[in-house]
Amino acid sequence: MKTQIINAVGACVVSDSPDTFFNSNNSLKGCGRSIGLHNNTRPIQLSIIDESDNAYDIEHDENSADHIPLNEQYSSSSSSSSSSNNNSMAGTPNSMSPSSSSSSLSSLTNNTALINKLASSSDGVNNNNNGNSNSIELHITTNTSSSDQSTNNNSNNNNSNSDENNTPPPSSSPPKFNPKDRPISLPNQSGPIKHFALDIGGTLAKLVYFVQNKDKSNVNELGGKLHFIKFRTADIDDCLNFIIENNLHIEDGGLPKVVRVTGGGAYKYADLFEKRLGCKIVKEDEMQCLIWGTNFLLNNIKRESFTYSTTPNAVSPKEFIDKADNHYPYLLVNIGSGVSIIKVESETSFQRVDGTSLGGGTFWGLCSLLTGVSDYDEMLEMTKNGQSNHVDLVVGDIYGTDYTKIGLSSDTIASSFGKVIYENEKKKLSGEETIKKEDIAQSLLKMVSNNIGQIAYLNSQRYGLNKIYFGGFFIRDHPNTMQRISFAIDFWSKGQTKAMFLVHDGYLGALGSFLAPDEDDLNSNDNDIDLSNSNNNNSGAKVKGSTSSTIVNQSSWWKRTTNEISKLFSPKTNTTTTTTTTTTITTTTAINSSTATTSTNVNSNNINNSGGNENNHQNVLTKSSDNCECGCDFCNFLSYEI
Ligand SMILES: Nc1ncnc2c1ncn2[C@@H]1O[C@H](COP(=O)(O)OP(=O)(O)OP(=O)(O)O)[C@@H](O)[C@H]1O
Ligand SMILES: CC(C)(CO)[C@@H](O)C(=O)NCCC(=O)O
Repeated sequence: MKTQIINAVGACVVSDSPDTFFNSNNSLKGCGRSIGLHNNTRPIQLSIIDESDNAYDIEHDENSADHIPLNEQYSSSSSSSSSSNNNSMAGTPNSMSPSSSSSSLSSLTNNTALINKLASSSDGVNNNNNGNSNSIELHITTNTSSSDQSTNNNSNNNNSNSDENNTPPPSSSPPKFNPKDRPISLPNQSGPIKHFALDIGGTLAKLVYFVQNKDKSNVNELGGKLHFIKFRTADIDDCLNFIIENNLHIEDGGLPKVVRVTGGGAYKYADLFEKRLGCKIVKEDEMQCLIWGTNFLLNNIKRESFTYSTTPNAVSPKEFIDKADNHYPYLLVNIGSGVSIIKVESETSFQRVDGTSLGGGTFWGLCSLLTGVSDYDEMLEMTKNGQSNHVDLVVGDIYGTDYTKIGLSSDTIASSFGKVIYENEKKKLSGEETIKKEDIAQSLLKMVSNNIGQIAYLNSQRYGLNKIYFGGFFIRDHPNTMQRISFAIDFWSKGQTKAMFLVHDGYLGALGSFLAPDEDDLNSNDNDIDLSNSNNNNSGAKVKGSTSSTIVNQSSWWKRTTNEISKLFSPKTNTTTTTTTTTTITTTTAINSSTATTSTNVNSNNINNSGGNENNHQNVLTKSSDNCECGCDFCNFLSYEI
């Protein structure tokens, strides 16, 4: 059976209806899932209308936010990336001030750079920040024939959204596109990937979905991008409206679409999502998804991880790290509302070793209480313009000098907020204004970042790890935050360890949920396997399936992510090459308080198929630092700015 799909950007794809993971040209079909790929599909055509009401298809615009997804609204906020205030991040010690930086990043894939030509801008969460004069409305035209429509409407009584009586009102707060939410290009993806996934946390709900590139002569070369967008969890209806307005939820072939959701909201909002979307919600373990997402990025995306300078005003504070053949073991410190610290030993072995409730939510909450400002971006702006030593008691305040004997310089923070009492009293006496909110914001950011850095470092020592990655939306590519955490790790490790960050820091869990393996793979047995260490009180990941099948199936998932998915980024060559690799995976599982170690051999056939425009540009591919000027779409993938 053939399926004709006019996908979200108007490209027409004809595909067989296989349940296989990859197309013959190695493109990703459904991340291992058959959903969305067989039977009939409701075709959709998206257009956007400009102010003069001229409808046009979404274009790939190299000169602007080229990969603005289905919906867009340009941010009017000024860039938050540059910061030149020497005092703004002064702290432990005070000489640590923020580095000015361009926060524009780029991601290169295995052999291919992503299209990333975005100017930096403030971190816009999609939370009612409306009112931009240059916003563009989204207009969706469904090209659905009446028979298609009725099929879909009749197919699922729960699908409230294909029913006109239940059509949700247009979102009052069109999502604000944030250039930092960088799409991931899948240039070799020929078919549509029709599922989407969510990570609904205590503060933010993160969504990952795929949009196929528009119209190419050869359907096998269409390519597409994974897009990322976030909403406040408190405004979860905005997220639902976005999904509905963009028809992401439309079921396939009469079956309710399966949506993988991770994070606490997978439980809290499961009923709401099922009711409004008419989809089947599959809950994915939060820790497991974080690791799937992180491993995927580290395995497949060049220029994904980087270190950040601890030096004030460094000209280019980011230093990208070459994709390593083996990045295990490492520690992942995910700073969301709260903080989870996970030791990752291999593709399939991880353990949540620690956590702290003093996380991003703490900074946000306390800062709001103490300054009266509740907008997160505004808070971060304030951190740049304050002087924390107006409120923090530093060693010099106590000693009048350094305390070199124990390695403390005079500007080391001795006590966060320890000066407030004195300062307030002094100010009251002299009639000066009370403590500035900018000082408070900066001190809070340092306090939370230092504390997390310290706990992270201690855990790295506890497990003998020298690689520490920081993720979560607390990081969100904010110069002050990254500089502070980098400084903390440098400080505690005495320069021995460097903090590492990820371009897709806030989307690790959502990406992992998007990539989650087949339900069939994992549901062969309903027993859960606790991947945590039995002697650890913190919750570890529970993975569905029996011991052996989970290991085998996780192995196959691993094989796909490391070998198969990477082909999505690889240039095609004229010749078909076949290489066989044998890899040993060691999985440590703790079941009923006992720990078992299992080794599985995986033979993977790594087949590169031929064909593709890329052939003409091999010279560029071999030297990723060079840019081909030819201007073709493929070579534009190689262009990036930092
Ligand atoms: N625009 C924003 N609005 C609110 N918080 C933001 C924003 N940008 C960054 N943050 C920070 O990100 C944190 C939330 O991060 P993240 O989305 O990773 O966590 P979460 O999944 O909501 O939380 P948890 O995993 O603990 O349930 C906030 O507490 C805040 O510190
Ligand atoms: C509860 C979660 C896992 C929810 O994401 C997160 O907020 C967290 O890790 N909090 C810290 C909890 C602790 O103290 O270990």
